Amino acid sequence: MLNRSKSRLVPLKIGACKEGRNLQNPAHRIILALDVPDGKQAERLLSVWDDGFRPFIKVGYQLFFRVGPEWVARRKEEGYPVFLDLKLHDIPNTVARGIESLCRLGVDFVTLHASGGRRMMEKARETVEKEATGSRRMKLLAVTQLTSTDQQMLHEELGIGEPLGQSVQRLAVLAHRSGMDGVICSGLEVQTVKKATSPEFLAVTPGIRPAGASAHDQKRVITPDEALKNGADYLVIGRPITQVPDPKKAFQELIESIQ
Ligand SMILES: O=C(O)c1cc(=O)[nH]c(=O)n1[C@@H]1O[C@H](COP(=O)(O)O)[C@@H](O)[C@H]1O
Repeated sequence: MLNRSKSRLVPLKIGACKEGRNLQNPAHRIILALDVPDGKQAERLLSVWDDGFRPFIKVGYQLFFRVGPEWVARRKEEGYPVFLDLKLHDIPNTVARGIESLCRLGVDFVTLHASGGRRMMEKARETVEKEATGSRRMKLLAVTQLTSTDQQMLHEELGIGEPLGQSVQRLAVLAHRSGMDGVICSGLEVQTVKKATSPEFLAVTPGIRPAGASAHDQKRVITPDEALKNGADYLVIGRPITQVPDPKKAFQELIESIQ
């Protein structure tokens, strides 16, 4: 846990949990979205943890398209758990071949859209099984409905008539049956998702905002504390940490809010 006397994060010994992290430590439940323009800025951001702590990092389009796979592989070598957020969505064979290439990077989590359908997800799962080395296997997370989507957008723009919560639940069940390790959903939907699938089915939740913080383009937001109370396994947090003058302090305050 936190060593408050020194007021800094002390890395815990890695526990034996499935994701290779000790989830009793709240710092290990936060996934830091590295939504920054280039590798230098990402490395500068990571360098604020000069005490050996390695946050779980998420690399998305912006950074990945700039730095490429080698940068990601290097972070893995340095000991960072990595979530590669490429939100794959294509025909089953194309996604499976993409997954095959990604398996070589050794990242921990990869995203794909549940709306790509059952066969696409099954082929992705078959591929990670085939490419797994030893007991390590990349985990697949299916995006249900983006946290920037609200009820009105779901109906009017996406043409989906069902209530948003029901749509998230239906896609989570499909993802579970198709062999996914978990879903991306908002912290508001975790209880429904776990009830409809399994308590072990991972719920990874973006749209996290400390009380009073700007929601930006997020629609389904929740505080870190509430998301964890609802059973979220991981909290994905970007701007509330990366876009403030002191990211380390913001991270620390976040941890304290969920102790
Ligand atoms: O797959 C994701 O990570 C994701 C899914 C989703 O539904 N909503 C969502 O915000 N995300 C990602 O989570 C991060 C949230 O960032 P902030 O809104 O800055 O905290 C971004 O990197 C998004 O790409």
